[in-house]
Amino acid sequence: MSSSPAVVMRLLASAYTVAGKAGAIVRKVLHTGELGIVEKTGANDLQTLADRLAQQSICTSLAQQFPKITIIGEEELPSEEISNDLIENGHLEEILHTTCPKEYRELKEEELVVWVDPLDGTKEYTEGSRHLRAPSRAQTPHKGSDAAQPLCTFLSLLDNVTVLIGIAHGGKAIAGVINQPFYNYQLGAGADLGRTIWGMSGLGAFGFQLQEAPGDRRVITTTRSHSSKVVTDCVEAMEPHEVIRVGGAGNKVIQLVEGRASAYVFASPGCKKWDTCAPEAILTAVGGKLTDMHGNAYRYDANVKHMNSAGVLATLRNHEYYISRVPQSVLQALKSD
Ligand SMILES: Nc1ncnc2c1ncn2[C@@H]1O[C@H](COP(=O)(O)O)[C@@H](O)[C@H]1OP(=O)(O)O
Ligand SMILES: [Mg+2]
Ligand SMILES: [Mg+2]
Ligand SMILES: [Mg+2]
Repeated sequence: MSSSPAVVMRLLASAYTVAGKAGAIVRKVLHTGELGIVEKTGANDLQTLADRLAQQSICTSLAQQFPKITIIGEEELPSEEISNDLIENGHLEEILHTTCPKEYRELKEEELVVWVDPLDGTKEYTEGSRHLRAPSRAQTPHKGSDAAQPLCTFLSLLDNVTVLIGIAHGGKAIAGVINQPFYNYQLGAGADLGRTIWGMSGLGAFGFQLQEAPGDRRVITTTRSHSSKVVTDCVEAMEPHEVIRVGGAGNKVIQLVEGRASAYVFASPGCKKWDTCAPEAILTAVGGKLTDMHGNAYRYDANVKHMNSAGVLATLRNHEYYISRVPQSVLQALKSD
């Protein structure tokens, strides 16, 4: 019996291609050099032209094809006609032809909630771009500690950037797409940049090589630009062998599934549902877990509070160990919803 693909598979197949288009927009804005940076709540909460254009591209493209889904994007933007060249109508055939897990086959468009982070790691995007554009860094060193650092340090900041499209049903993150626009930046000028990772609960995750971090070492990945005493105290309480400080929620979950970190620990409010929906879907599709610092799951219904107030703890394995190490002071500071 042949039947048309399930709605959620059509949505995921489109989200894959739409995320790729958004990644191309993120690269293009960087190359034009005019980032149009706006401070939202402060210097560590920025919005750029790339955030704005990528969100318009993603939300309008998906809404045209799936008019009944609820789409929630990070950026507050005026609703206006957008240029046709931002619209993406394509989809990945491979996803369309993948058999949908039985429990999701009958889902209706109006039951699905899509969480969109058009550019995750905006702070790192702006810093990476600033240093890329600085003329002849070698001859005219910047003031402060930047001067001593090689250019690759700043290029690697761009690798923290991702585009996140998460699909939720019944409050759960069931599928997601992560595009990493500057993946392969090490290959230099002319390289084909970017990759797209996708996953679905019951199917697995694709577009990368799943690897476990070494079992005998605790490598903690945490924030680079939104730290605080509570954040660092909590990391220290895990007795890590190594701490990695990088930007982006999507980027840190990629580190978990590629075996470069054993736990993502962020004992702070600051991450929102659009930061965690797609990463959580991909992580859980390969057997991992993402919770607040108490070990409670977040919900992704259309009407939930956006802020992940009780922090983020994500692992591929041994979640209980990390939960058991969270200090009482952190649990008191970050109450579950
Ligand atoms: N205090 C904060 N204010 C604004 N955004 C935050 C804050 N903390 C975390 N985020 C969002 O969560 C992501 C992961 O946090 P971090 O990079 O600090 O580990 C950030 O890139 C940012 O997403 P975005 O760049 O999409 O605004
Ligand atoms: Mg932001
Ligand atoms: Mg984000
Ligand atoms: Mg963002």
